[in-house]
Amino acid sequence: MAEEECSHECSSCGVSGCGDRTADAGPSTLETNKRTTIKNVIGVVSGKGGVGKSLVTSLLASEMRKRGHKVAILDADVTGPSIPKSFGITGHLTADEDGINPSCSESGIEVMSVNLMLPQDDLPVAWRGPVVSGAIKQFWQEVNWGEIDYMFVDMPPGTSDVFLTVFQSLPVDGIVTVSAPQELVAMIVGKAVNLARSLEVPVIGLVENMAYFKCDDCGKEHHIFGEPQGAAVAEKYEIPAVATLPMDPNFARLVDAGQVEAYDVEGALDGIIDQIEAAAKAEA
Ligand SMILES: Nc1ncnc2c1ncn2[C@@H]1O[C@H](COP(=O)(O)OP(=O)(O)OP(=O)(O)O)[C@@H](O)[C@H]1O
Repeated sequence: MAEEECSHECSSCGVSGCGDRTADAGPSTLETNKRTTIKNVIGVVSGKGGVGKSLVTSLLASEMRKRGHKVAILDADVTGPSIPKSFGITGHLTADEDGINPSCSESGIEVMSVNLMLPQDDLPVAWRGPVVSGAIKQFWQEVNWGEIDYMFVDMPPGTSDVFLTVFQSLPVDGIVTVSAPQELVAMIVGKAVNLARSLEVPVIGLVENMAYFKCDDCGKEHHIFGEPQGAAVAEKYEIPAVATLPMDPNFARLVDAGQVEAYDVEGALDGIIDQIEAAAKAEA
């Protein structure tokens, strides 16, 4: 292949018969550093941006942490990183001879995000796909994660080459997919589910975010974005656990205040968390 066309990302490159393909190319997962053991990796995906994937990643991690597990978040949404802000994590990372030390949330969730490496968090990250993929691999390989029971990977929206990099480089045990009730979004989620399946990664749960708005005065639930379709989508794609989250101004308020861990989801995510724990036990 011509040098200028080559991304040097053999594991996610579809060009067959390329003479430059390295011997270790292919879907073998990368090693972590010597101080790290990560037992389970869960990707949080959505086919479309802005449906609340980062919020759901933060909530799943918080709920898992409340169950006493050691939890980490790898923010793979490199060009739109929002995880540090939702946990109120600021400041810069430190490193030692073994690797980079992740930041830690108030409840003890370890976080690695490109935003923690920028001199200012409002600086844009305008990187091409292979550079983004390289950063994610470094987050996996060069961070001193330590002993982690569950790592949640906040994926960029869509099914880009970064999606392939993560699923082919990290030992992803399953995905949770996030949708909003619009029909188009549900259709797009199907693409992410089908891609994950083609990569032999099980789809553990579906979170239908912004499914309804509960009126403070009358208590009635209003379906602002149309009738919820999470259950129907989950049945169609044979996804074992479904959760719905309301449209709630408190989410935005707590995320803006860096206090996402303080939100009480009132058990809404229990079915999915149970499913993740059960899959991990079956695997062990
Ligand atoms: N259920 C909800 N109720 C109120 N606000 C919400 C809800 N879900 C998400 N939001 C808000 O919507 C915005 C987008 O959410 P979020 O960043 O989680 O989406 P995303 O799918 O990760 O976006 P992208 O992948 O494009 O970065 C945030 O400001 C978040 O606080």
